[in-house]
Amino acid sequence: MGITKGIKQLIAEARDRIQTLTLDEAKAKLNGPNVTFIDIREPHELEADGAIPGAVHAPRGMLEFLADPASPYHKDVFSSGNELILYCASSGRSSLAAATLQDMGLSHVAHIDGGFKAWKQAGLPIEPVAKQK
Ligand SMILES: O=S(=O)([O-])[S-]
Repeated sequence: MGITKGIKQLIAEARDRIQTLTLDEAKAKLNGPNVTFIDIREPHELEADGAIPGAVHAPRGMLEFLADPASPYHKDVFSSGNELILYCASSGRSSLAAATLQDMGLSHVAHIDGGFKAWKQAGLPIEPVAKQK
C-alpha cells in the first residue's frame, strides 16, 4: 500500500486551521512581551545557519514531549501562556507542528511563513548557535 495522503496535503490541511504570520508580522513580535519564538529545526541546522535571537530550541521530533507538562521532557515555555511563534527552515514542518500543538490544546500558537530561510533572506536579525557537544 502506498501513501494516501502526502506532505502537500498534510501541510495544506494544517495551514487551513493554524495562524500563519508574514515576515513583517513576525518581526513586529520579536522581543515583544509574552511572546516566545520556537525553533523546531534539527540541531545541525541551527549550528550551520544560526537562529532567530532569543528563540527556544524545541526540535520537532520531541515537540509533543516538550509541550506536555506530564512528560519528563517538558519545557516550561509551553505552559508559560506566552504566544508561541514556531519556525523551521521553509515553514513546512512548522505548519504541521503548529497544528499538533493546537491539537494538544495550545491555542496561542502561530508559525512564520517561509520560515528561517525567508527570515534570513530578508536580512532580519540572526544570532550564531554554538555546536552542541
Ligand atoms: O520543513 S521545512 O519547510 O523546513 S523543509
